[in-house]
Amino acid sequence: MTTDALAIDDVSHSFGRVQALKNVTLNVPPGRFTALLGVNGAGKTTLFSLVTRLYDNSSGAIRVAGYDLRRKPSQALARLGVVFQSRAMDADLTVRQNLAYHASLHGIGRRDASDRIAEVLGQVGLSEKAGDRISALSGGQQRRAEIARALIHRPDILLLDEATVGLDVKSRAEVLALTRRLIAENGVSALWATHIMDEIQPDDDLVILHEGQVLRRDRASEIARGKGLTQAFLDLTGVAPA
Ligand SMILES: Nc1ncnc2c1ncn2[C@@H]1O[C@H](COP(=O)(O)OP(=O)(O)OP(=O)(O)O)[C@@H](O)[C@H]1O
Repeated sequence: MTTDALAIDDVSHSFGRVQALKNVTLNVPPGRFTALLGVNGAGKTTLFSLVTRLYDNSSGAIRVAGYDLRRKPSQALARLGVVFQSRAMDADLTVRQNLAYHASLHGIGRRDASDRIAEVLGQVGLSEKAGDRISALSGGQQRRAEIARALIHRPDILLLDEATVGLDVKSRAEVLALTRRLIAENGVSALWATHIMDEIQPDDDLVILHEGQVLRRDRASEIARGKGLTQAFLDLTGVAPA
């Protein structure tokens, strides 16, 4: 049996009286693109905050590459690469400086770091931009630099929270294609949180999250069967998707 890149089992989370997540169970198999689809407020960011340990998960279990997040937090987090919704790089530093700083946070030594930086910049197509400040990059290039940052310690799984928000159509398509290519060529897995239906392909694994609950998880083509994804989403949630 293969170990899931990410396994979330019966996880709930409340902010005071607001229950943001209710008994959420989902998994991301190795080498798969799994889309987490939900409208604003569905609970996607809360789920990511639990998986990254920004919030403590007090109920259920979260395992990254088989490591329990509560019992083996450093091993679990070392298998995880995260692209946050908000920008996470220092705009005044160069791409290389940002990546070197992030590599040092992961305990990667200087010589290794320089090899890793070259490797991840090649993977995201930014080798030429290593010496440029983040502030001088386009929105799409900044996102690709953030993906490079998330890859520096060779994680098993990438979490991407609304990674295409604020990008133009062309850059959105590039970031999505890059993520799919990383899965195909590097064997990484991805959990791609989005509210945009167009970003999902029939062969993707799809989790529909609504008001803190998983309403369906299956191959996207199965969920869409006979009616299309938009109608399936509307039938499940009562809300028209983006
Ligand atoms: N820090 C917080 N304090 C109180 N309520 C919160 C907090 N963070 C999120 N919530 C509530 O939890 C629910 C889930 O929010 P969350 O941000 O996880 O959804 P989301 O799917 O990521 O939405 P978006 O796409 O808008 O980021 C919402 O009802 C939200 O108002």
